[in-house]
Formats: sequence, C-alpha cells, structure tokens
Amino acid sequence: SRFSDYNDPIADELCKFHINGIISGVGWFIGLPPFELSNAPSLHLPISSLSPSTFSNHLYTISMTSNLGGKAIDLWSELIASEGSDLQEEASVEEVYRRRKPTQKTVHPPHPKQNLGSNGCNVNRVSLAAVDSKRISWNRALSIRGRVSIAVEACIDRQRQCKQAKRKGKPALPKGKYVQPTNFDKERAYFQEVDAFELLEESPSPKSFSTWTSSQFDSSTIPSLCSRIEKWLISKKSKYSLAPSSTLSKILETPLGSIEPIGGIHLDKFKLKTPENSARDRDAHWCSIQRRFIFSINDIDALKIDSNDNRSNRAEEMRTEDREDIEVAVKKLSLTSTSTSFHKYDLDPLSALLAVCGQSTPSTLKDVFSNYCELETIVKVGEGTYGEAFKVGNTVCKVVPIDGDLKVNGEIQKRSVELLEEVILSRTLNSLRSNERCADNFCTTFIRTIDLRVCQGSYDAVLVKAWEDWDEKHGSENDHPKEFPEKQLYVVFVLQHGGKDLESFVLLNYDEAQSLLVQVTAALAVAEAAYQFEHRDLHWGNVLLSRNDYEALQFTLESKNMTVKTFGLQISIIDFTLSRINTGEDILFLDLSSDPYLFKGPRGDRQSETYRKMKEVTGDCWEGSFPRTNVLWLLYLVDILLLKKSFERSSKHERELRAFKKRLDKYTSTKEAIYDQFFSELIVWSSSVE
Ligand SMILES: Nc1ncnc2c1ncn2[C@@H]1O[C@H](COP(=O)(O)OP(=O)(O)OP(=O)(O)O)[C@@H](O)[C@H]1O
Repeated sequence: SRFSDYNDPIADELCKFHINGIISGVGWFIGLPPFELSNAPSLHLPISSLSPSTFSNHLYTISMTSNLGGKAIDLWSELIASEGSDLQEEASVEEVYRRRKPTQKTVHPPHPKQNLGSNGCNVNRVSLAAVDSKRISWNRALSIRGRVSIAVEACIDRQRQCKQAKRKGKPALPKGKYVQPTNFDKERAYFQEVDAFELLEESPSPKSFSTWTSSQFDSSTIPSLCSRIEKWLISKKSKYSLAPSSTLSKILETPLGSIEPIGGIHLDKFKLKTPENSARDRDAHWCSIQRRFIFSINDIDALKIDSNDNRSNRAEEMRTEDREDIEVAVKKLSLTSTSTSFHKYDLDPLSALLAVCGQSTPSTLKDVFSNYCELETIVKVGEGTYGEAFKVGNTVCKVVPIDGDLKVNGEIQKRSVELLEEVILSRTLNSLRSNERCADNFCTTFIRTIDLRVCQGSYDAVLVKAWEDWDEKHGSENDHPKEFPEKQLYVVFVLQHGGKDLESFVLLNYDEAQSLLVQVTAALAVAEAAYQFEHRDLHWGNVLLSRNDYEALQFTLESKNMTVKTFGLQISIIDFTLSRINTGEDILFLDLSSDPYLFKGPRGDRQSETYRKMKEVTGDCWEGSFPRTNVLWLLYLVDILLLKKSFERSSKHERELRAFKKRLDKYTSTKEAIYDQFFSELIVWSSSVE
C-alpha cells in the first residue's frame, strides 16, 4: 500500500491525509481520536491502529490535528522514530518515507548553462523548493506563506554569492497561540459533514511523485513592467506640459500621505491617526513633489532630492530642465528593444523605483523612521518571508531588502522591478480612499500606504535591538539583520497600523465574525469594480483587525453608497504581492505559473486548496480577470471562522455561516456576493453619491 498526497503537517493547521492503498473496497475511517504531539519525538497515538495491515481493503481519510504550535512536524519521521523497526519492515510504508522531504536533502543543481550571470553566479530567483538551506515555506505557518519569488535576471553586476543562507535551529512559536482549536470533535464533525466528498474531489493523487523539485525561473514570464514605464514616459513626453491623462499617471500623482478620505458621516468620526507632525509636514512636501513629478518631469537624474530636502523647492528648477530630462529618461529605458525580457533592456530598475518613490538617491532607514517617532520607541510587530515589520510611531514600516546578493531568510532578495510593481499597486489601491478621485468606488479597507522609500545601509542599532527583543519573545524565523552590509538596499513601506492579523486576533462573538466578512467582501467588491482587482492571497495573516468606537463604515460601490455595520471592528487588508490589478492603463499581476510550488501545499489545507482552486479558475493564465478568485478567498475565510477561530456563537450561527458558504460557492465575484442575504442586515444601501 502507499500513502499519497502526503505532506508535512503544518503547525497549528488541520491536515488531512489520503491513504490510497490497496483499495478493494471503499470506506471511510475517521475513527482515530485526535492526538497530540509533544515536543519530544514521540507520539501519543495508538500507533498500532496505524499499522499497515489496518489499511488493507479500505480507503481511509485521517484528519490529523497537530497543536504543537509553530514547530513543523515531520510526522512520519517521528512515527518511524517511535515505531522503529516495526514500520521499517514494511516496505510499502517505507515508500512514504522516501517521498518525504526531498527538498531538504536534494539540491537540484542548476544546469551549468542555466541561470548563470556573466560572473557565473546564479542570478535567477528560484522557487521556494529549490534550495536546501532556504526556508521551506510549507513548514512555516501557512499564514506567512504566500509571497512567491518571481524575479528577474537583474541587469546589475552581482558578486558570486558565497554566503549560504543560514537557518536557525530554533523552532518557530505559534502565531495563533490564543486561538488554538480546542474542540477537535467539532472539527472532525465539520469535515465529515461538509468536506467528505470534497476531499476526494480536491485531492486527487498526484500523477507523479517528483513534485518537490526546483522550478527555474523563466525570464519570458517576467511582467513587462519596464515596457509600462516606457509607455508611461513616452506618454509623458508627448503630453508634456499637459495634465496627465493616463490612469497610471493619476495613480502616481495620488498623494500617499496626509489626505484622508471623507466618505460620509461615519468617516468624519472614523478618522485614522496620522503620523506625527514632522511626518505630516513631510507628507505635504511629498504631495507637492509627487504632483510636480507627474506634471512636469519623469527624469530620474533630475530628482535630486533626499529625505531632508524641501522637495517642492525643486519644482521651479525642474520645469526648466524638463524637456531634456524626459529625453534622458526615455533613453534610459532603451526604447529600441522590443523584447519583454527584462535583462535585454538597458534600463536601471532601481532608478525607476527611486523615481516612483520620488527620490534620486536612497535615504537611510534612520532618516525615514525618525520622521515618525523617536528611534528608541520602535518595536518590531511582525515578520514575513521578505519583510520585517516595525511599529514606528503610529505607522508600521515594512522593510524589504532588495537587490542584494546576500540571501535573506533563505531566499534570494527581491529585485527592484518586483517592488516597482508592488509599489504601483499599493498606490493604486490608495486612490480608492479618495472620494474625490474615485467617486464611483470608495473604501478604506486596503491598508493605507503613507509613504514609500528606498533606503540603504546596515540596520541601525535601535532596529537591531527591536528585532532581538521580538526574537526573544516570539522566536523569529528570520535571519538576524546585523548581517546586512553597508550597501544593502531596502524598500520601506510606511503603512497605516492595521492592528493584529486574523490568526492571532481574538474575535469575541458572531457579530464580529460577520463584520469581518462584510468588510472584506465590500472592499473586494469595490476594488473589483474600480480596478478588476483580485487579491489572490487573502490568508489569515493578510487580514488585520483592530477595534475602535465606531459602529459603521462607509463604502461606495459603483456609485451606490453602503453604510456597513462594523460592531466596532475595523478590517485592513495587506500584502498585495500576488494581487492582480487593472490600472486602466496596465495590468499588473504576478505570473504564478512560474511558481509551481505554490500549488503543492498540504492536501486538505484550506489555504493550499485555495491556491489550487485559483489555478483551476484561471487556467493558470494569471493575467486575466477572474473575480471568482476573490470569492474563493471568502470561502476560505468562512472556513477559517468555522474551523480555526473560537468565538461566542450558537449552532444557528454556524448554520448561517454554512448556508452562506453554500450560496457563496455559486457566485463569480464579490460584486455579486455583497448582495447576499447574509449581509442584508449589515448594509444600508443608498442611491448615488452626492
Ligand atoms: N500595516 C500593518 N499593520 C500591522 N501589522 C502589519 C502591517 N503590515 C504588516 N504587518 C505585520 O507583519 C507581518 C508580515 O507582513 P507581510 O505579510 O506584509 O510581509 P511579507 O514579507 O509580505 O510576508 P509573506 O511571508 O506573506 O510574504 C504581517 O503578518 C503582520 O503581522
């Protein structure tokens, strides 16, 4: 017999395993009691009941819940350890062990001619499964999985990467330690009732077992952002001295800071805190420079501004330089090439990124952070595979190292061009906060991007201390930041503080659960309507929650006002790395077909299944508009609420959620879903925007 579709149980995740063996009959066996794994390598499990002889003649589905919390568990290795020779004698079971964890032992060396830069170093970003020393993302809490590296062969000189990314032996701590599911019977019953047949459908055995292989990046899949920038610059050139007409231009024109939307009576009260005064002043300069940047100039070299500059002072000077400057900028983007392959362009994506951030040279982390608070008050609040998040004053600064050769957290650093895309996307979503600009569609649920900065230098001592404090408390899975060299570049996203992520937030009651669903649905519907937006990665680490005193929130969907009951909960959606958006001029998306690993997460796991369902829906063509993907993430969130979150609720509430889930499954967009009866008492609709 053979176990198939088996993966690591992920800490704090409910996993299901199909055991497709000698099937001469079909039956369900969900009889094993929930069991626990302790930190010691032993199982408190009636292992005898798992002996292979038990398996014959039946198809089993075993739901296993680990509550080890944070530590990735190689269940079957532990089984071997505790059962030893007994199980090893069974050749049929051994097959499972062979299939286990090839990524940890097997490095798939690049083809000698592939992926080598001029200096011979491997410059392509590879998939998450490719390098043994890197973070194995599925072993990490799934909530922080999702960002996928699809990068480019950078056109900068790169040193051979001598330094191997190190992994610390330290086990991860559970992120959701307050919300461990406690009622296993309930979960099991839920799966039996709702998912039994789904599992069969969703989790076919893989045709091939060689799935855990490396995926080499194909440069033909690089989003052609450079050509978008080209188009934009050309349009700037041709529309010189005129107000910009393109959507992208409008977006780049959109100030990042200071302007809070006014969307109705609730928003007057629902005013989010702004950074300290100094930062607000800086925002004003920022707005000024942004407008000028759009209206008069796109040349990177002309933007000789650093963080201390009075940016607006440059406006006059620059107007006189514009024409030549634009020439220079366009030339820099090497318009002669028609290839979409990035490395064939003679352009410098870092300069483009700097320009989009309104800079000509990088700032220092210290300079940026000191705009928002005393440096000593900075604390780390979270981490992702690519970013460290610090609370800086009233903001959260996400620091993403870019363009360096040093592997960070086992990953090759992101390239400027990738960040450029994310930066534009964040700013596009910012524009939904402005009633003035986007009167037909309005919402404040997507995290507000206050500022975007390119920085350079090693981590300052205060940041290192903040990092170490967090590490001591939570056990970081990331590499120590002291490793960063003097020349390290970063993009800093200065963001509104969105609160705690859903994974660790404690929901109090059913009202709050409903509030979460209605706000997420409304926000997605608005963004769908405005920009054909699809988040594509709305796992519970990317939904932030905070409480306030307000009871309702204003949205506008296609000119219809919605006043949405919030029960004092505010939702913010973050992390747009995998998102797809149509700015009106360009479609920004990440070609997820370049990352097959994303679709190979544990069977039965809701997040992994959602990626797979998205792939089905899109047919693996990620450029297209498939608003159904937003619905898939809503379905995921309903499951999360039912399965992973405990809050005060009755069985009637659970029935309502399940019924909603059933109806949800028929919708093709959140624009449809928002009219579902589930929301009828939560939304007051009013005709058109004044
Ligand atoms: N605006 C914010 N407010 C509060 N916390 C935040 C904010 N942005 C990020 N965080 C915290 O930092 C964590 C990591 O952020 P984020 O998911 O954006 O990073 P990432 O590197 O993109 O992660 P991933 O591993 O998913 O790629 C979040 O889960 C959250 O806890």
